[in-house]
Order: sequence, then structure tokens, then C-alpha cells
Amino acid sequence: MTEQGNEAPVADSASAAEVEGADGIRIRRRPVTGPPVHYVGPFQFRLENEGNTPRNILERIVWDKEAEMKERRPLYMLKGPLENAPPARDFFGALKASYDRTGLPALIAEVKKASPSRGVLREDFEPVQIAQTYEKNGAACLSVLTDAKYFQGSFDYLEAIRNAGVQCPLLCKEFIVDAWQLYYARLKGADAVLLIAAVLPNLDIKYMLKICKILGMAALVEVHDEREMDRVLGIDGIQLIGINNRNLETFQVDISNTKRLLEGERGQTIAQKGIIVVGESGLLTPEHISFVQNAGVKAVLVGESLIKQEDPGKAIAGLFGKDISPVSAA
Ligand SMILES: O=P(O)(O)OC[C@@H](O)[C@@H](O)c1c[nH]c2ccccc12
Repeated sequence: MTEQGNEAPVADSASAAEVEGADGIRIRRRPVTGPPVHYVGPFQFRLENEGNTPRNILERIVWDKEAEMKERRPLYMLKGPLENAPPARDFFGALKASYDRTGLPALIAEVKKASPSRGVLREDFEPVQIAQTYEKNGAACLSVLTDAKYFQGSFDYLEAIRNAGVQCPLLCKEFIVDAWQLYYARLKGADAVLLIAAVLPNLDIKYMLKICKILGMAALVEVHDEREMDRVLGIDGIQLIGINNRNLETFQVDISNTKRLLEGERGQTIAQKGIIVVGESGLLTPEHISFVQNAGVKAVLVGESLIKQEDPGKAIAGLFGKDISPVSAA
């Protein structure tokens, strides 16, 4: 397999060696100090963009998440609640079963109030109701945004949806930078977590996969370009790969990204390993769904085009061009 990817230019403040040393990751971790202090005579000022200010939205989110981590409860305090958490459900199995039932990509429907690129998507946001209507109308799994600052999400939504009796397995949609978040997601009812390859080096992904396994959770490992895809294909034990059509550094959406990353040898390796690929972001019409299905995905992750409709559940039939709700609930 080739190591060549569509590599974005390396930004000024991260040297090529730094990027190479971190599995090609351009997103940097938060520096311990703020911007460096400069003096002119008696005056002191801080200069932004000397490597100590985030260069794009993904970097900003990750730095805020790292700061958030400092206020967390110690891990040992999660032990009790973790033992009382509802047992994890089979996220991978639910996707597979749905694909086998409908012959269409299994739907992971996203409970998403807002996003940094689109602002508020839905004013009257009732997460439990939305989750229930998604389930009734044929979603195989649900994705629940838990980041508060940029997506107006909450771990309370995850917990409330699980406690309301929704059966679909739940993906905790979070920016994971620390293993602590995996335990916390599980105790709030998550059955799967998102691991973003643009943020996490291979060693972190491997370590986090082990913890997910111990906790009984699936991991959806998200890639955006060829280089990330090749990295992830080199890691043993990955069952689910998400191809994000949205570049989290620039917000540009291009659904042909899914097709490009599944062409040739990469697609073959994925098929051999029995990996389910999830097409993510920017899917709005039945044509989009068949486009990514033809490219090789067996599941799709959809937020905006459902959540913006008056009835997000009913919107599922519109998105797929037909009713995909389970017979028993129809
Ligand atoms: O609302 P959309 O365009 O249908 O996209 C859903 C989902 O793919 C998107 O929310 C997403 C994909 N990867 C992420 C990582 C973090 C936050 C959000 C995301």
C-alpha cells in the first residue's frame, strides 16, 4: 500500500519533523503556556500565532477539550458508577443486521443541536423525542453529540436517551483526547465512541481500542484523507472506519472523498478485513446515499439533513427514497 496521500501543506509553526514524528498529525496539543510574552521597554504584550494560538477550528476544539479535562473527576471515582452502567450494546452487530435487512447502508442518525460550521440547526431541540422518532423510523444506531461548547451537546442527553428505553446502540460523539473520556462515555450509556485519526497518534488509537474492548464498546475510527486511512488500516483490530466528507480544519464538504478513499487496494484491504465503512457528513438525498453505497460503505452517519426537518424521523424515508422502518413498528 502506498504511503502517499493528499497531504495538506505543513503549516509554518509545525516543522515537517514534528508532523512526521506524530504520525503525520497536524493538529497540535495545547501548549502549557499562553502566547509568549514580549517586552518593549516597560510594556508587556502577548503575540498571537507564534505557535501558541490554535490555527484552525479542530485545533481550537481539541485545546478547549484538553482544558476541560483538567476539571474532570478522578478516574477512581468513576469506578462505582461504571459498575452500575447499563450493559453495552452491540453497535457493530446492529449496523450489520440493518444492512442485511434493508440492503441499504445502515443509518446512524445524529442527535445534533448545532455545529460550528452551521450554527443552531434546530431551535426546539428535544433529544429524547428525536432519538425515539429516529429509532421508530429505522435508524440502526444513534450518534449523540456531547460537546457542549461547539455543538451544544451534553452527556445528559446520552444518559436521558438510554434511560428513556431507546434500544438502538449509542455512539458518543466527542473529541476524545484522553482515555478518561472513554470510561465517562461508558458510564453515561455509550456503546461506541469516536476516535479521530487527525487528532490521535497510532499509539493512542491502539491504547484506546484496548480500553474500548475491556469496556465492551465499539470504536468508530474517523479518517479524512488517504494518509489517515493508511495509518488506520495498519492497526489491528479495527472494525469500523468512518470517512468524514467534511474537513474539520476548513469545513469543506465533498462526498466524493468517500469514493476516493475506497478505491483500489484500500477498498480490497477493507473488504478482506471485514471492516464496515461509515460514510459521514453532507449526505442529503437518496442520490447521495446510493453514491456512497456504490463506493462501498455499509453505513452512513447523518445529522443535519434529518435534524432540520420538521419531523426528523419521517425525514429518514425522504433521505433513503423509501420507508426503512422495521416491519414490526411500521
Ligand atoms: O450533519 P452532517 O453533515 O450530516 O454530519 C454528521 C456527522 O458526520 C458530523 O456531525 C461529524 C462527523 N465527524 C465529526 C466529528 C466531530 C463532530 C461532528 C462530526
